[in-house]
Formats: sequence, structure tokens, C-alpha cells
Amino acid sequence: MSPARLAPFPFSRPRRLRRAGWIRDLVRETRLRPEDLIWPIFVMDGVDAEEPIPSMPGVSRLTVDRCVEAARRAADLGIPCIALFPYTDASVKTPGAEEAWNPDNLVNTATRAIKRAVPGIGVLLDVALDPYNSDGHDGIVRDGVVVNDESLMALEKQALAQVEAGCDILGPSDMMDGRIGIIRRALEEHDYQDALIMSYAAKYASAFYGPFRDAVGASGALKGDKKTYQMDFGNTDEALREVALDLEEGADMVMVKPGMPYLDVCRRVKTEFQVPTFAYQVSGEYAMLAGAIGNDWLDGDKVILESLGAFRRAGCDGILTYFAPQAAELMEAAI
Ligand SMILES: NCc1[nH]cc(CCC(=O)O)c1CC(=O)O
Repeated sequence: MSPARLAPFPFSRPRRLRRAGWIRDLVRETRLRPEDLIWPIFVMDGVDAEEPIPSMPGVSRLTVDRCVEAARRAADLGIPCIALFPYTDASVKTPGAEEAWNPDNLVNTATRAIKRAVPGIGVLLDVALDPYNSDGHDGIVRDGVVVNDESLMALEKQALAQVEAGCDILGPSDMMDGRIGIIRRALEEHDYQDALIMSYAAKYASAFYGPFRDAVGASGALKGDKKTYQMDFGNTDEALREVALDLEEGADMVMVKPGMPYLDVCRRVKTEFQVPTFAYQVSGEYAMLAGAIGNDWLDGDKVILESLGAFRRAGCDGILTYFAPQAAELMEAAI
């Protein structure tokens, strides 16, 4: 019904629907549940240890055994899926990023350990070369250029090693052209029909990824920026084209990234395609909120749930967020 057909004041009084908690609950249009969240976790080498990430207060890199504990905690909280990102030492980075398809690299090892110990939780892995590439880029660099088609061959090998390790959802985050089609074909050829692909379809070249690059140890390696493959923040029609291509190539779900500054893109994608649509509340968004919460400038419990609820209102089915366990605990406490 259009607002024009509402009775005029005083017969319409919108505040009637806001008078008390029970009526607000009854007419709420969107809801946030722990089941809407994916928790990104940083994996590092070692045993029974963790290392705080200075630009992400409250987030630490975890050794594989601690990742297994985190997966248990997620499952207990009703969080259906975790995403794993490796902190890779400079010594394993090469121009060809070969570590990306090492069956025993950190994320593959962690995936096997988690699927063994907590089989009911979903594991999502990034398909992109940046943690393994001495150039810090998501693709292979030749003469200063991130070359598309050669990168696809590397991404295909990486994706196959990841599903082989037991990964449930591949998250190609590299923004090379044609990557979804190449990966989907490879999965079919190797009998991995059930492997899900959540493509980072509309991924913008963003300053909000800064703390993540510290977390995975890529900041030092990266020369220049990622503007020749990640999107220009001035565009949204282009986001729809990227989503359309990824769906045509075989993506099951799509993602918009970053999140909160891009809610208009989330809404357009959901309205246009009606496919499972996710957003990534990225490291810089986390850092902004965690920094302000830590200084008591914002009320943490409230702002975490409001920021995540906004994604649901914008049409997102789910959100990748470093606040996942905290948010799930807050939701549990509210029941
Ligand atoms: N391809 C790597 C990747 N996968 C997820 C993020 C960012 C996540 C975050 O900032 O939380 C990035 C960084 C980048 O593209 O430079």
C-alpha cells in the first residue's frame, strides 16, 4: 500500500505501532539470527597459541587447534559457517603463489581438522592468491600487470586443493574475469558437483581492507593498489553486470564487499536477482566500530546488532562479520 492511501492524522498515528516492545516485535519487518552469520577466522602456524591483530582489537590469529575450538564455539552458538584466512610468512610467498594449492597449506590443514572435529559446520575458503603471492596481488603479476588468464589456471588449482581438503564453499575473491566458469567446470570434471560457490561478485577496490591485509601479512608485499581488477566505488550498474556474469558462470550465491558503505549495492543486487545474497562487513568496518566501542564512544552491544540488522534490511540473506560470536551471544541473551 502506498503511503498516500493512509488515513490522515489523527486517524493515522504511526507511533501506535511503536508504543511497546511487544508490538514493535510483532510488526518488525526483518530479523537477525545467528544462522545469518559467517565468522571469518585467521589461521596461523604453531600449536595452542594466538596472536592479537593490533588494527582489529578483539580479533586474533589462531593456530589450527584453536581454530577447531573456534569452530566448536560457532556451532554451539548456532553460527552455520566459518571462513578461514591464512597468515602466511613471507618465506612461503612466491611470484607464482604455489603455496595456494599446497594440500597441506594452513587453510587446507585447518579445514581438514575442523571437518573432522565439527562435521556439522560449513567451511568457506577464499580463492585468491594474495596471501601466497610475493607481489601481494590476487592474481599473477607479469611485468607489473596482473595477468588474467594465467591467474585463472592458478585459481583453478587452488580451488581443487581446497575442495579436496573438505571445504564446503569456495569464495573466489580475486575478481579475475571468467574465474567462476573456470572453477565450476573444473569442479564438474573432478566430480565435485556439491561444492558451493559464493562469489565475491561485486568487490570494490576499498581502503576498508587495510586491517585484513595486516592480519594475513599481505600489507608489506602489496605494491600499488588493486584497481585494475576490483571495482571502482563510484559504480553500481557494473555491480549488476558482475553478479549476472558470475551467476551465468555457475555461482550459487553472491557477495557484495565491503558491506555497510555499500548497502545500496546489496539492495540492488537482491531486488534484481533474488538469489542468496551476502555482504562482508570487512576488517575496516570492524576496526571503526571496535575502536569506537573500545573508547566507549559507541554502545557496543547495540551498535553491533544494529549494524548487522541493517544488512538484513538491505536485502542480505547473510553477513560475514568478525563480530559473529559476539553478535550470536547478544542474540542468545536477548531471548
Ligand atoms: N582477496 C583477498 C581478500 N579476501 C577478503 C579480503 C578483505 C576482507 C576484510 O577486509 O575483512 C581481501 C582483501 C583484499 O582484497 O585486498
